[in-house]
Amino acid sequence: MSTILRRLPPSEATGLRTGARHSLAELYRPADLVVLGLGVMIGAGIFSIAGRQAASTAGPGVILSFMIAGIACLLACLCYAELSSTMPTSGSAYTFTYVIFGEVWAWIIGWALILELQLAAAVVARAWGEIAVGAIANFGVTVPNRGLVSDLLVFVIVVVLTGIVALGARIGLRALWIMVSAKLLAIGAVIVVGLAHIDVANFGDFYVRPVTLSVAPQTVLEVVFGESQAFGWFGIFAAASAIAFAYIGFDIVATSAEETVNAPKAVPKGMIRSLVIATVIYIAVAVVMVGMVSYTKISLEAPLSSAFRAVGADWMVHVIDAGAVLGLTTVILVLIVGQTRVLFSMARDGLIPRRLAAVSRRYHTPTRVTLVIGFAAIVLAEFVPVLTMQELVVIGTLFAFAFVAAGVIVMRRRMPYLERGFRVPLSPLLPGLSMVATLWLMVNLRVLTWAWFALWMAFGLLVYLLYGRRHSLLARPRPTPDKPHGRHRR
Ligand SMILES: NC(=[NH2+])NCCC[C@H](N)C(=O)O
Repeated sequence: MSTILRRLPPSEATGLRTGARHSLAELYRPADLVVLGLGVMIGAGIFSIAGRQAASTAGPGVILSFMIAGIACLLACLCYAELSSTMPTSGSAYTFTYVIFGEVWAWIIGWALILELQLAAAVVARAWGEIAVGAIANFGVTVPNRGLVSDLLVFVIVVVLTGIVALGARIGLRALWIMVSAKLLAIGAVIVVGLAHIDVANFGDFYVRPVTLSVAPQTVLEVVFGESQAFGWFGIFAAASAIAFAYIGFDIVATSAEETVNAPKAVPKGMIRSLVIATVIYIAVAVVMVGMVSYTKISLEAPLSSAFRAVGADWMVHVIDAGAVLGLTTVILVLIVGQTRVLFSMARDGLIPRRLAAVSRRYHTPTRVTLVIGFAAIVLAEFVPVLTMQELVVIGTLFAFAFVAAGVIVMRRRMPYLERGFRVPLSPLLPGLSMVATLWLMVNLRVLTWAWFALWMAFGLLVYLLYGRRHSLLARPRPTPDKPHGRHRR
């Protein structure tokens, strides 16, 4: 028992340069982190979730759902901000948990993060392929064999992005700035043109009376109550869970802490700013979405485009396509970066093969692990129906949120003396609320999602017991003082 609960000494993870383990080049400044955050947050979610949730679950009240999800994510973001200001390492929630709760919990969180990031990269790559083909078709070009073309596009985009990540953060960063600016321009156009076409009558029945659905209960909460409901206050709150997919991504900013100049101050700033900006943008898009067409007439296929068509602004379809293609490109890019950083940290600690932590001398990036991730993303996106697995991404993320919030509370008690570049106000109240909000979002996920997640976790535990527990660096005898400490650069 004591071995699996051994904790990483705080000295290995805290301080400006994360102790002796620091091995990646520092390059990000606060503005870069905002771009990184917006790059990964604003993606598939913004173009489809508002419309779908309005039509199926919340009505025009979806605007409130976006606010609720935004608040829940902001609470989680504050907790991430505090811990990453104390432990600015690329492992993010995984490393926090290692220091605070011990190895087996860290492994569990790491395993959840792997699910989140690797699967999300595949999900978004797949969605990118479909949207790219649709964008071509929207120009009136008939695409023969759409499935094959989209398969091919998915392959190309993942190969290109993996290459960019492997070659070094600097190239990626410049490309990211350009693409994020372009996507923000497209979204700006959606908001401005959309506002001009709003018909206030569409907000008319802002509160839609609850209806009981005749389908079998699916979410944990529905199963507990024995029936499924939509609309009404319950619908507004329940839609927040689906909307969480659009918000997640700010957590990935924390994985860049080790490469950030003055991370204890810069990471909290970058993370919180990007989330606040995304929240404002999302709410604006939601207002436009339900303001242009009645929620009863929203097309589930392409909600935003069809709304613009309905008001006669057909040309906006191309703007949306361009925004979506660029938008999803940056999401995949940052997801791959985040995933490399988490795996790199786990490899550095010995919980997965240490060879994966090798940093290329030439490019200063963990090249080997990057290639592994790119390959896995291609296999998943091409051969697994990942588009149906979006909720698994969300559950993996929320699971980590819960641990991070709990971690803030425990860390304040156990290690009050550690230097914190940022403190969650009103602790333990706000971290406590963050846990409650996260739990709410989680019980609105499907039982099936929970079952798959449990399976994934059981498999992960087995891997840990067979490999990580014995290969962990903490399992080795402490180095004798006269020998050089073996944890520096590799
Ligand atoms: N942390 C994550 N797993 N992010 C997935 C990114 C999803 C992104 N928010 C989108 O709307 O497309």
